[in-house]
Amino acid sequence: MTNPAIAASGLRKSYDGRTVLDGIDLTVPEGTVFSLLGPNGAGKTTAVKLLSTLITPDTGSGDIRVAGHDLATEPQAVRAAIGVTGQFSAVDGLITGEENMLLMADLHHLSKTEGRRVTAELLERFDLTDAAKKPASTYSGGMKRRLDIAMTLVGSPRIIFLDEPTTGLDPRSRHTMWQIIRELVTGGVTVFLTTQYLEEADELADRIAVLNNGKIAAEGTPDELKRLIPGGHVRLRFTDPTAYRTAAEALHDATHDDDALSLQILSDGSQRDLRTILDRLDTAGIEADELTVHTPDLDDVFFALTGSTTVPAQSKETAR
Ligand SMILES: Nc1ncnc2c1ncn2[C@@H]1O[C@H](COP(=O)(O)OP(=O)(O)OP(=O)(O)O)[C@@H](O)[C@H]1O
Repeated sequence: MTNPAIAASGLRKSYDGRTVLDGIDLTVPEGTVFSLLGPNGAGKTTAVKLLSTLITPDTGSGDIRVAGHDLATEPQAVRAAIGVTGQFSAVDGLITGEENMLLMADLHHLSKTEGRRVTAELLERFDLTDAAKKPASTYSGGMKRRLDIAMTLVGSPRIIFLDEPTTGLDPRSRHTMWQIIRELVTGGVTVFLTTQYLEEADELADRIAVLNNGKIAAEGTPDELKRLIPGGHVRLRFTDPTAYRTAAEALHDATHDDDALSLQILSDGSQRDLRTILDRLDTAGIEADELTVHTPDLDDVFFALTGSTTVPAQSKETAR
């Protein structure tokens, strides 16, 4: 087995005596996406800063290796292997996108010719060629994020830390960013992604760790995490109160919501299960105005594990 891209044991950090990370273990295999999920203030950025050598862990932390290098004794080697795109953009708005890129090429000691080649290639790849000669301050939020990642890639990092890369982006820009992240991984890069969007972790991550109260509350593949909580349900909605009452009598095992005229029935969402529910409605001679199937998703896992109500992700109810 190859060495993991990131292997940290007992990662600890406190600020002013307040523990933010209470000895967490992280292992990220090469060429995968690992997502650290957590509510506001859980310590996601702190973890990124520690692993990218921007701050130092507390004494008592265990071994931390990034790209095979010991963080404590070889920080320069770690820095040479990683790229970090933080919540606060490294883009300088006063100069053009191209100039921002060339500046990065200089910082990485690329020759003039090589710097121009890499800049042109990355601007093209991130769909920024047309805007290359415009000041970055005129770019949209999505363009700035793309430029930020393009700048990170100038040094050809093997591991990239993306700290909430899509916060504040519109759905189209978010999907573009997801595509970029997938392409990076296809190219062999390891991505350490923090996000508050469960849907994002579900889409992209091979493994997810949920951070809560300084500890990893759960870790696994998206499917493993979803299996941690009980199954879903079917919701039937009615507009006619008489139809609702008849349905409630026919489906006596359902949970009733008299105000919303809706019934909720435990279900695994399978075709067979749905057919049984529909047959029971048919027998009673009623038709629901709306039927939705709710399968457990990472929102449910997150709420169950963290008790948080601050996550802005959408509930995944699929109308059928
Ligand atoms: N330099 C600092 N000094 C003191 N406290 C800090 C410092 N940096 C972070 N903290 C505190 O540590 C906690 C974790 O912060 P961190 O930014 O790592 O959380 P986060 O999970 O990234 O949150 P968010 O989703 O809001 O970005 C917060 O309570 C924060 O106020």
